[in-house]
Amino acid sequence: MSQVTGKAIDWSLLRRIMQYVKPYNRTFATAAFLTIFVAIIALAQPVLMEKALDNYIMVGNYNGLLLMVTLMIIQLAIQTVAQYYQTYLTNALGESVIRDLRIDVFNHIIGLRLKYFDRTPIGMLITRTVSDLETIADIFSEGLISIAGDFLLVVSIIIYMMVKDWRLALITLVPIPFLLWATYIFKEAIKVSFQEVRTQVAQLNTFLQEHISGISIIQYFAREDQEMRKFKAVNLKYRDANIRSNWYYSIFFPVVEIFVAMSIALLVWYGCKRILTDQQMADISASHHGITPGLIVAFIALLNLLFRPIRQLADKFNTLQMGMVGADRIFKVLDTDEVAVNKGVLKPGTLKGKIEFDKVWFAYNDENWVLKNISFAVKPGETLALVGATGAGKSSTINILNRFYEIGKGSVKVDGVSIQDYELSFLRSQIATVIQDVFLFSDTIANNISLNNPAITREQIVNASKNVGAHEFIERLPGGYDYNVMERGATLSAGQAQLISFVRALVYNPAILVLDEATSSVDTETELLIQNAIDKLMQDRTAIVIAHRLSTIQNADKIIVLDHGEIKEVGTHQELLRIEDGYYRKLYDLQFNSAGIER
Ligand SMILES: Nc1ncnc2c1ncn2[C@@H]1O[C@H](COP(=O)(O)OP(=O)(O)OP(=O)(O)O)[C@@H](O)[C@H]1O
Repeated sequence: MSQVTGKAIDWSLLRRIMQYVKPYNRTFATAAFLTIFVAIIALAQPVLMEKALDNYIMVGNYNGLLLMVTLMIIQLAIQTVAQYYQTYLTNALGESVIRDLRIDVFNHIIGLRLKYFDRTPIGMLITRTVSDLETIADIFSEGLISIAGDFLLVVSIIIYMMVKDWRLALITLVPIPFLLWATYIFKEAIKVSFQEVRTQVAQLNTFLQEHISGISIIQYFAREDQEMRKFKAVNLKYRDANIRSNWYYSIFFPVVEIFVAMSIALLVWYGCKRILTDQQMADISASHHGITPGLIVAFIALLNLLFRPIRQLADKFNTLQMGMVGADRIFKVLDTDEVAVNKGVLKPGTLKGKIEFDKVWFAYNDENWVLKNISFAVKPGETLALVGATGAGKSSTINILNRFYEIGKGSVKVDGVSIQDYELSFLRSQIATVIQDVFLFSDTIANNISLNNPAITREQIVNASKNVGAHEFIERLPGGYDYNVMERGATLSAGQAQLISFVRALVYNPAILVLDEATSSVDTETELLIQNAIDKLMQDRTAIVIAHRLSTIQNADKIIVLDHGEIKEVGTHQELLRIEDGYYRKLYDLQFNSAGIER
């Protein structure tokens, strides 16, 4: 839980949030002014009531009464308009602040290193950028300004009452400390129950997200009933948490009503008693001014004005506190400094594609070396195939070339220059990476290929597709290149999605191609298409391929056999096959010979 728990206002956090208010300083100032204005103008109503009763009704002055009623209507109209603008502006302010913050958060997240995402659940980041941010908007719409306005109103009412008649005011306000105490207890109780509700919402969200994403597993294994039972349990907990929190409300509001009634009872009792005694005194001294019926009516109206904000105080403090917790969480994401270091400045026009790994050591965590002392060189235009058992370090090798992860020791050079000396986006623009798990955005085929790069024309897209052999099937889709693929390419076959990812790589015309060949089997026709596409992709450029296809391996200029992060063998297909008892030979026999393929 956050450090701000227990404190409604964390000033350093608030200062940071206020930085985001700066562009909207005028809106903030206007909203603050209107809040003060509304608090003060609200007081006019009881004052006018008192005057109407004492000065006009009691003496039967109809015209005077009419004037008072007119004034009350004008006051109400002004108050309504001011209140409208105040609510509108505070909401607009909150929404503008969170829009800017959300941009900052997203901008920060997309720049973070992959390492951060390895241990941060996606759901958590979505919660941060959506619901946690909403709580910050509430700081403005329901929290800060509104609490300040309420506070001002309460203080003004109390001062006004004291000035009018301090003894009557004191007696009437006797229940207030008790009410504040009850409010405090309520606030604490509701805080705990709110947190419980939020925990349960998160559980419900996670459950739904996971089960809808993994629906095929549930249906393949016919687990619907069991999962339904689990869902019912999660759903029940959520309901119970909500009921508990509502229960506190159903207790608190009647309690407030009792205090209001007590205040009014005290007011009427003491006020009327005073009116009676004052009348006797007035008989003695004609100049005596005491309590009037108008004052009692005004006090009743004032009490109503006074209790309304106190009744909402607990809620507002909680909103404020939730906002602070949300802000704290969001700033933690913003403070994550796991961004790729981009100190390189070199941006030569294009690269030739010479790759050198020199005594490279790499670990994802601490010194758990995943790659150990790896050295190899690939000449421009050559193809290097990486083979090895699962977990041998093949993906890790390609992930350090485009600096998704940083190496621990040694050096990686492209065209004789350390990859750290290149400007990062330039380096990545020169290396096209095609991974097995093809991701397609829910956008058109064309945009999925160009990735919305305006420099890539439709003609280039079509040419690349023709080159790769994807054009025919794209043309057959409804709308062709403007066909909108569903999230994760659910409406395209695995082979088709692969082909799209090849077109994507080709259209960027990289100097180096990094390819993780898909292991999933496709039909013979698609297999042929893919094979052709890979040949096209590798033409005239350096390629590092995590190879699963026999043809890729056979045609590679060099094959590196990795085992537990170490290079075991290097050579061409034929050279490696000649090593009796060699790793490659064994791997080859296991993978290909069992399928009856000739050497
Ligand atoms: N993001 C990560 N964080 C921590 N460890 C990782 C990460 N990715 C891989 N590893 C570990 O690094 C080692 C090498 O993994 P790598 O993915 O490079 O192997 P691979 O040869 O590509 O395997 P496969 O053929 O199964 O894809 C494995 O032990 C793996 O558990």
